[in-house]
Amino acid sequence: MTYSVKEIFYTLQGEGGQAGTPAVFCRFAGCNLWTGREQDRPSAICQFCDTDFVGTDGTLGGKFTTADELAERILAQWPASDSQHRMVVLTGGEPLLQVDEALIAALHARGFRISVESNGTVAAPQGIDWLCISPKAGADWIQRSGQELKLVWPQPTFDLEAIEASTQFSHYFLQPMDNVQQASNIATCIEQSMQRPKWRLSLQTHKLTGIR
Ligand SMILES: C[S@@+](CC[C@H](N)C(=O)[O-])C[C@H]1O[C@@H](n2cnc3c(N)ncnc32)[C@H](O)[C@@H]1O
Ligand SMILES: Nc1nc2[nH]cc(C(=O)O)c2c(=O)[nH]1
Ligand code: SF4
Ligand SMILES: [Mg+2]
Repeated sequence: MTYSVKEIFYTLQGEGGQAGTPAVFCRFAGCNLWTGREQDRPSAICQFCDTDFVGTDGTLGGKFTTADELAERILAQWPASDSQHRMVVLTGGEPLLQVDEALIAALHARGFRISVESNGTVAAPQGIDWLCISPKAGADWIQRSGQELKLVWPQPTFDLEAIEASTQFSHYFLQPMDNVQQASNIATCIEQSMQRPKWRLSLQTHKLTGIR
C-alpha cells in the first residue's frame, strides 16, 4: 500500500470531544465527496469543505510506500520527552480511503492512540481508538457507530431526531458550518443544542486561537 499524504503537523485537536489534546495530524490526500478543485465545488456532494487536501505538497507531505515509514515520520513530530500521551489524528481528505490495518498496527506499535476524522461513507477498519464521523447530506452514510458524531450544522436535509434513532455514538456534537453565514450558524447550533441536550456544541478552536 502506498499512502498519499498531503501534510503532517503537530498541533492541538481543535474540534469535538478531544479538543485541546496535543496530537500529530496526518492529512491524507484525496476525497470521495469532492475533487478539491474550486471549479468542481458547486457540483460536489460535499460543498462546504474548509480544507486543501489536493496533492502531496504540504508540510512533510509525500508518498509513503510502507506503513512503518509513515508511522516513523509521524512519531518524529512527537516530543522526544514523552511516551505516555502519543496521539495521532488521521484526517484528510477522506482518510478511510487509505488507512488500513498495517498502518493501525504500525502506529499502535509506537504507542499512539489513533483518532480518525471520517465522512462515514467507508466502513472503518478494526483498531481505531477514537472514531469521529461527520456525515454529509446526500452521501451514503455507512459507518453509524463510533466515539463521536460531529455534525456540521445546518445541513437542511438532516433531522436530528432521526439521526439519534439510527446511530450509536458515545458523544454527539453540532459544529457550526464555517461559511459566510457563520454567525447565524453558531446561533442555530446553540439553539438546537439547548432544545436537544444530547447534542453539544463543537467550536473549531484552532481557528479561534490561530493555531494550525
Ligand atoms: C476536512 S474534514 C476531513 C475528514 C473527513 N473527510 C470528514 O469530512 O469528516 C475534517 C472535519 O472538518 C469538518 N468541516 C469541513 N468543512 C467545514 C466547515 N466549512 N465548517 C465546519 N466544519 C467543517 C468536517 O465535517 C470534518 O468533521
Ligand atoms: N487543530 C486542528 N484540529 C482539527 N480537527 C480536525 C481537523 C481536520 O481538518 O480534520 C483539524 C485541523 O485541521 N486542525
Ligand atoms: S468529506 Fe471531508 S474532506 Fe471531503 S470534501 Fe467534505 S469535509 Fe472535505
Ligand atoms: Mg480542518
